[in-house]
Amino acid sequence: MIIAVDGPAASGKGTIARALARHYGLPHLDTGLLYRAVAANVARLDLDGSIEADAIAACDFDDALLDDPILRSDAIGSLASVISAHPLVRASLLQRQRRFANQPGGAVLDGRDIGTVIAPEADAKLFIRATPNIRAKRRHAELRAAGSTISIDRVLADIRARDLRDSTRSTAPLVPAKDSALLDTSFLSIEASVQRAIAIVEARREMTR
Ligand SMILES: Nc1ncnc2c1ncn2[C@@H]1O[C@H](COP(=O)(O)OP(=O)(O)O)[C@@H](O)[C@H]1O
Ligand SMILES: Nc1ccn([C@@H]2O[C@H](COP(=O)(O)OP(=O)(O)O)[C@@H](O)[C@H]2O)c(=O)n1
Repeated sequence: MIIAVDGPAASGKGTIARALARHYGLPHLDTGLLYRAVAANVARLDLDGSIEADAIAACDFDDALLDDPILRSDAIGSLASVISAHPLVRASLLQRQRRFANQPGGAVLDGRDIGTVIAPEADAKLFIRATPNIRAKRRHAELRAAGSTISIDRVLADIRARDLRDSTRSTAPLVPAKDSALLDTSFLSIEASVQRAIAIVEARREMTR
């Protein structure tokens, strides 16, 4: 079974995707980390992420980079949104994600274009939402816990800029797949949102039985 989980920054898609993977015993891929790794490489090599050729030159990275806490920073998240708008950057990461999705037994992937581009054939597609203010509060708490001194206003501004860039780019924009189920986690606890997500997947499985 392939489960696609998409949504904007700090909507809770990673939390839900990891819980679904545990529940169904499936491997999980956080595809945002791939774009964050390219962004971290752009920063390390002192390249300009807004130039496609520069971003392409940063697409080869060692897998060990995926575990580096630097990837979680707000600055790298914003730069990831810039480099991910380049079609050639997306193309260079495409096969790796498709292979992961199509492994025997299935997988759970979360990102922006899983249900639309990476795995349009997914058995269940969820699009996770929450208001920008609530997402900013969650991300701010997460960044502060990791030692950052960033203000909540800055986090909110970055989230809004990222939402706009991610949803208006021409290649693989952040839009719900037509056959996705929308799940708004704004006023749900983590536990409640995971239960809803499992119920959505079960309903989809029932439909195809
Ligand atoms: N329903 C929820 N209620 C409260 N906090 C949540 C909820 N879902 C996720 N979080 C917290 O919000 C932060 C961002 O969640 P995450 O799943 O990483 O979002 P995303 O993958 O969409 O960026 C994390 O610290 C997570 O624990
Ligand atoms: N499948 C994906 C995943 C991430 N991305 C980009 O990478 C950036 C960082 O993604 P992420 O999922 O790690 O970010 P958060 O939602 O966790 O904040 C996003 O803002 C997108 O621009 C993408 O374009 N496609």
